[in-house]
Amino acid sequence: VLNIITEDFENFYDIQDDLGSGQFAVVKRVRELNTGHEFAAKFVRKKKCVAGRRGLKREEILREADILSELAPHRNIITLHDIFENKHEIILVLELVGGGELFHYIAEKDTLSEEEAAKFILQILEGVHHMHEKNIVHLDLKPENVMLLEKNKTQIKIIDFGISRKLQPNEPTKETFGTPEFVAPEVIAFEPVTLATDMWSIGVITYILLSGASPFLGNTNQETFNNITQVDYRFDEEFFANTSDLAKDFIQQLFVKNPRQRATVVDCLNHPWIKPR
Ligand SMILES: Cc1ccc2c(c1)c1c3c(c(C)cc1n2CCCN)C(=O)NC3=O
Repeated sequence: VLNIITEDFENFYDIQDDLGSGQFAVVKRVRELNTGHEFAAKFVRKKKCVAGRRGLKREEILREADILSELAPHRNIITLHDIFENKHEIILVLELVGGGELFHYIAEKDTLSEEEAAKFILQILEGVHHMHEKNIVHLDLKPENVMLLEKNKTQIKIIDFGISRKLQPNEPTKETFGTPEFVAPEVIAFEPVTLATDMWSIGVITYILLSGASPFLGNTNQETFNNITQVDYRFDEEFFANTSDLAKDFIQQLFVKNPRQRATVVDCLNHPWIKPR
């Protein structure tokens, strides 16, 4: 689908500071030599051999690139600029966002007003709507993967499509796993993931934006998984005393165990708490 450049990455880009790292990838700020533009480069290790535990299979890494290319352009989804490949790694050159994680923005403000939270959730819903229209599911939606485009600006971009999938009708996708705090019950039960799996995560993000607390988080992953499987959460008066019933209803429609009964992204875009007023 895309053309992969096999010449040396450093002939085209200057590598600058680290932006973050994950299990098999490290993200660095880079500057394109002949334009001076800055990007975020995601360096992903390739598995040495089939049996190797470190790194990812080549086609798994390129799946993320294919999905990003299919989704571009959308104002709330990060764009892919270039792909490089060498013996040990594949490098995805991605749009750089300067505003930092929504996660940090909340941390600084502790909680947001319902209007502000609804504006962020509306943008996440618009990006997710674009994905779901193409049968693409993100599977790792969480505040760390929602970035502000610029500091003190409220436009957001969804990043990190590393475990996203294009759902094929007759090919139930099971093996992926997101971040325990944000995964839906079907992921824990290793049942097929669907577009509804992202909707559960949007419920968790909304709950956190409004309260600063995480609805299912336990002291251990096992406790968290039990809370999720039993849909055991509540609107603690300590955090939700001043939260509108509409906001709680929006969240309640997403914390539904049966994925088929869970609100879809279109239901959410039409929910009175969100519908642009
Ligand atoms: C300014 C800044 C700081 C940290 C960044 C990024 C940008 C960033 C970016 C991306 C990814 C996958 C991770 C990123 N990280 C790592 C942490 C993301 N949760 C990305 O795709 N574009 C970014 O700007």
